[in-house]
Amino acid sequence: MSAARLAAYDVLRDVDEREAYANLALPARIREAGLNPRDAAFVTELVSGTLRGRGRYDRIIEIASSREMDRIDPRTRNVLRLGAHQLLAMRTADHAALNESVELQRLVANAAGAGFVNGVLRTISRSTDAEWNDRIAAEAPSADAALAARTSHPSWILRALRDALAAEGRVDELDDLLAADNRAPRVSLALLPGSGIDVDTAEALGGEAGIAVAGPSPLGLELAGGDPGRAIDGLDLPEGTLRVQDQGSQLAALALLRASEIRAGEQWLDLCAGPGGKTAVLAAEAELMGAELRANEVAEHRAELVRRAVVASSDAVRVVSHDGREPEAFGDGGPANGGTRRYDRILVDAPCSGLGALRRRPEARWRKAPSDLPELTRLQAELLDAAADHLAEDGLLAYVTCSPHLAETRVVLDRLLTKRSDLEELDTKAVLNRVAREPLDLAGDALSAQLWPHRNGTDAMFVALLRRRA
Ligand SMILES: C[S@@+](CC[C@H](N)C(=O)[O-])C[C@H]1O[C@@H](n2cnc3c(N)ncnc32)[C@H](O)[C@@H]1O
Repeated sequence: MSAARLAAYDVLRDVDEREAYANLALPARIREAGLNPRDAAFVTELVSGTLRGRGRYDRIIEIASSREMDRIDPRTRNVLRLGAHQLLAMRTADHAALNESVELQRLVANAAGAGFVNGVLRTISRSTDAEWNDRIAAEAPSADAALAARTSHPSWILRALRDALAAEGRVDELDDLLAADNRAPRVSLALLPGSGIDVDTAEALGGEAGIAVAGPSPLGLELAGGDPGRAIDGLDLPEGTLRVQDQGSQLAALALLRASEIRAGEQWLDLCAGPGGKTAVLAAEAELMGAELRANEVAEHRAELVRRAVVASSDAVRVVSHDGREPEAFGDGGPANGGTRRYDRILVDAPCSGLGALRRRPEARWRKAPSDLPELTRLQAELLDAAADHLAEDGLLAYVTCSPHLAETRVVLDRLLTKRSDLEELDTKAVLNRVAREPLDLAGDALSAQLWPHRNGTDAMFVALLRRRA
């Protein structure tokens, strides 16, 4: 029984039973098991691929075993999912995948189920990956159910993604998007102004570690593989100035900064800052331009992450922890102490369903539910309203979500604009095209911009810029 497969099983169990995040649980378990880099890479692919493909593998296991998934012991389910991923998507030899899965079943579940595991995986191994797609389609009650199972997306997420693409007149891109959600993205890095070097120099210095200039953000680099922490440390730059960050996030923060010329002394606010990725971009620019940044995050432990994220420019930033709908988040003194404080730029990177980052968080799609949305959209609207109340005349507000779900993007925004005549929407697409290295493929008639993994190589980040009328 290989230590690598046991480690993979342990992570899947923790994701199921302890609500663990695979991205955090994986490195910890790899360290604990003392795996060498080759085995670590194997476990990472095994866990991430199995989690992303879970919906599809479950359907295949049901067909192969003629048993509903919820009638299979939860431990055996994960043994079978790992086995199916090895047989259908990895280069593991069939006999190794079968033998190891049977051993795993004996070790983590029970010997009585070993024959069942062997039989189901043997049946799976007799058809190719493409043949399983045909069988899924043949047995699905509808075309949508077939697509959802084949691409391993919950049906409600599939519909939400289709609606968002349709709103841009790009529904024909759905297959590409679903495929992009199932591919592990390259690691993206942001090089902040305080680093003292430019991206080309970073590439020259970090080329051997796999660092290269790539992607749409002018701060952006990509890492070919390996341990990002080691690659970053290898450049020996001021702490926190070279950071792992999706380039959609970089572009969103830069959009707020580049939508108008920055004047020294401007007051900025990041209302939902944790864990501080965009705050770090804003803080670096604040330091450079003589602006002051207040970063607010409701969860104290996440506010601590923000403090760590801005070490390189901590003089320009004050980190606080309040509910972003309360006056304290804005530093209001109340009527007796100066009244409402106004900001020249406010970022509302709102809590959201995260449907735009499915490729990065392998288990996320199985944790979300449509019932999460009403509470989230209410919170998004309330945060936006509070932020708009604190915007200076001519001040700019960026509304950002890491979700393309229309209920969280255009619907929230349109309601705000209907309610508040003091706000006007700016042409975010034009701003982003000025910011990006090359003009971006941004579709649809809306002034807001929706980025996509399959099209722009970023998370599916939504960005809208608003200005408070003078
Ligand atoms: C999408 S994340 C922000 C990501 C961050 N801007 C970055 O780039 O790293 C949203 C954050 O909002 C925080 N949040 C949730 N409810 C909040 C509230 N009522 N007020 C302020 N922050 C809140 C969450 O804890 C979470 O850290």
